[in-house]
Amino acid sequence: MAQYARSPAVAVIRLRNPPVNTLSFAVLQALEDGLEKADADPSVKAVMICGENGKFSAGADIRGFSSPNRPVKSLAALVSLIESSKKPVVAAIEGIALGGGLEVALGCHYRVAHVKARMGLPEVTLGLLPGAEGTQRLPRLIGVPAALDMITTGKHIPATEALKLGLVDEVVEENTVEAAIRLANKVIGQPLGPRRLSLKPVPKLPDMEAFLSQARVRVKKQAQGCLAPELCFQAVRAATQMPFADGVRRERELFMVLLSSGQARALQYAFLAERAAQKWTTPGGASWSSATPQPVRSAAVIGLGTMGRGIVTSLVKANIPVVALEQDLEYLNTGRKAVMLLLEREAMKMEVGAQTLDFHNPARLQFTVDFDSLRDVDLVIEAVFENMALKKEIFHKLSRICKPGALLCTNTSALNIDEIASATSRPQQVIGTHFFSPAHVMRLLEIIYGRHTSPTAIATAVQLAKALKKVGVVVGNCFGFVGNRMMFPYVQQAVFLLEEGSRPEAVDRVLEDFGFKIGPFRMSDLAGLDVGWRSRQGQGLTGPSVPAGTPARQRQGQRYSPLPDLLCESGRFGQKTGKGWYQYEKAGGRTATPDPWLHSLLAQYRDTHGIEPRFIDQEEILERCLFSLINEGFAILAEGIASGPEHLDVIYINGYGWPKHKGGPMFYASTVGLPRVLAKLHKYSEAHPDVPGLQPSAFLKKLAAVGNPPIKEWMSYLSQQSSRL
Ligand SMILES: CCCCCCCCCCCCC[C@H](O)CC(=O)SCCNC(=O)CCNC(=O)[C@H](O)C(C)(C)COP(=O)(O)OP(=O)(O)OC[C@H]1O[C@@H](n2cnc3c(N)ncnc32)[C@H](O)[C@@H]1OP(=O)(O)O
Repeated sequence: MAQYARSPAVAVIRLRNPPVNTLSFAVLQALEDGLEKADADPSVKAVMICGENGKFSAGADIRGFSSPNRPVKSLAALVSLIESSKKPVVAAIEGIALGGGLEVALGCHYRVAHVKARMGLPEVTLGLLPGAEGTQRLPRLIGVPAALDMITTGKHIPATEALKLGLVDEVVEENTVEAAIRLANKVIGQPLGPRRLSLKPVPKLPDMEAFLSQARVRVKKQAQGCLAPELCFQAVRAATQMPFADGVRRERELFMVLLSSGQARALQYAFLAERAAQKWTTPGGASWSSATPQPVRSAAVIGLGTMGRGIVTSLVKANIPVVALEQDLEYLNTGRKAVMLLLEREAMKMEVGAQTLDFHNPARLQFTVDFDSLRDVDLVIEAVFENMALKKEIFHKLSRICKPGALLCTNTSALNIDEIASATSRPQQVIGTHFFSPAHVMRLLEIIYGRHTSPTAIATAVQLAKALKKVGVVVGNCFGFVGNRMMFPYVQQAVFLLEEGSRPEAVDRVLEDFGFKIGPFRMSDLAGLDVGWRSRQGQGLTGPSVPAGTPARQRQGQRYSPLPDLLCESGRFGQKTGKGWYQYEKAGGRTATPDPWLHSLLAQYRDTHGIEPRFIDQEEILERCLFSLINEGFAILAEGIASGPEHLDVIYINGYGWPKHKGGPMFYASTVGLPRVLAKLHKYSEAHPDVPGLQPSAFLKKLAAVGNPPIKEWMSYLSQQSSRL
């Protein structure tokens, strides 16, 4: 757990807890033992602490926070013990020093970092604050503005920046451990008082009060409903107002408030869910543990519309050479200009000193209208618009042109992967890659395997997601896959609520107050109402193919709302036309204002259909929208479309603006309590028997029947007794 060695006057303590040297109780104990041994040995003149396998430490074990015997208390005491050592202690920081790991380093008297190391106090992203005296030591070392920035954002900073801030004493390009031992030998005998951060005053600012009050406003604004940033702020402010020991007491009080908050549990769940979602399996038995990805050394993107442009940008940023293809020169030139603009903006955002984007080199980014240029690429991403016939035509061509091993990906949000694959002679290499707009910004990549998709193809797509710095979530093939399939009943409820008496701004407000980045109507306006309209036309739900005599508000015996179709028929496609569920300052405008035209349309519509409008309270809006979405999630799990609730939650947090501090929809359901979710769905489905989305799924009923089992046990109920579902 921590290895002790000598070099010769320097005791070397190596933290050892793979894969990232988290500070388990055993590691802390071994570290303490090592320090005592070094202290007791008169031939030891200094101590060096480093981490095994090129990583200093990722801090406290996140899984430990929810365990009843969490060993949280001793870390702060240990940091104090390091600092009070009479022999100089030097930290050798390789790889990462995060959270409690950095707090250990702050207890050391000197810090040497490798040039590629990253440091940070990311506790805020887990709903916590640095609880081992980090909020009191860091401002004393690097000043309040920089410390507040690091602690309230949780950002990781590179070693070079850490050096500029004074967080580390030395940055080395070669062997960090040797450099730290050299430094330890050099400082033997020098006074340690000035190196003990707890004894240093917090550096003064000309007007600390004014700085803090402005910073507080900024922190609150960025927090978006999260408690931790505000409490992080309070802890750092305490450092400016109190002696060290009192500040530490305040830090501890605030830490305990956060530790017991639901937000911390949700954020820690979200962290672990993202890792769990990388461990994909399919009902056919393919799995992350046995599938090997193919290397992707070059890629092609077909279609330079909004999605294609973002995908090209993502690939270039990941340093993968790209061939970008359009159907004709006019589209190609428009697409090229747009891509270049995106890349120039991305290049400007990149850190000084970081690798530059090489997009002016035709060997890295080539624009073409010639399909033959795709002959040698390892992977193709088709990103033309959602039209099955067109996609099949392209895949047929790809199947003839591309080299035998090439992976053929389709960027689609709902179309059947098997049908697209059927146009090729190699369906095992066809896979869905559902990017989210803007594709170079959004983290989510839904990866959809078809009936014939090989495990290698899945593993390659997952690997690609990693290379693009995205979260790839592997899901099965069904209409809308996971994200959009869960979104349909949510949006449907939102529209039904309008029919019954609500307004877009009222529904959006409730869901935005819940924590969504934008509510369903502002989201539809942003995405474009015509997208769903075309899809409904394709499904025969609206337009000329609807049989004469079909009731306006019914399709196949189920409730249907023609309201979105009516808006589209009036040319209201959302932001792009300046009008949708809201009005905008101009076509392409972004400021949504409630629209009296829409309000009178709703009034007329209710009159026409004999609907008596009623007041709908916030609880009903929230429950009908969220519980119908969650209900669909249970159906998806029962069908084996996703391998666990974490996968659904990761999709919602990273692709649909679900508030991370509420852990994702399935986690949220577990906190509300499944029996309660079920009871509410029963209530609403009785009131609306013609809405299948409100009828509780069999899997939800089963889980509620056994009480409210922990989310990590849900899937075991499915495999044990799925035949009875
Ligand atoms: C009871 C009353 C007591 C009263 C007294 C109160 C006093 C309070 C004292 C509290 C002390 C608090 C101490 C401290 O301030 C708190 C912390 O340190 S919180 C932890 C902070 N650290 C982090 O947030 C780091 C999180 N990790 C990462 O960012 C990344 O994992 C990484 C380290 C950058 C590595 O990234 P990758 O290379 O991409 O690899 P993965 O992310 O896939 O991770 C690999 C593997 O490691 C697992 N893991 C990573 N970090 C942790 C962690 N901190 N704890 C547990 N596990 C971790 C990760 O889950 C992966 O494993 P897998 O899930 O695949 O099995």
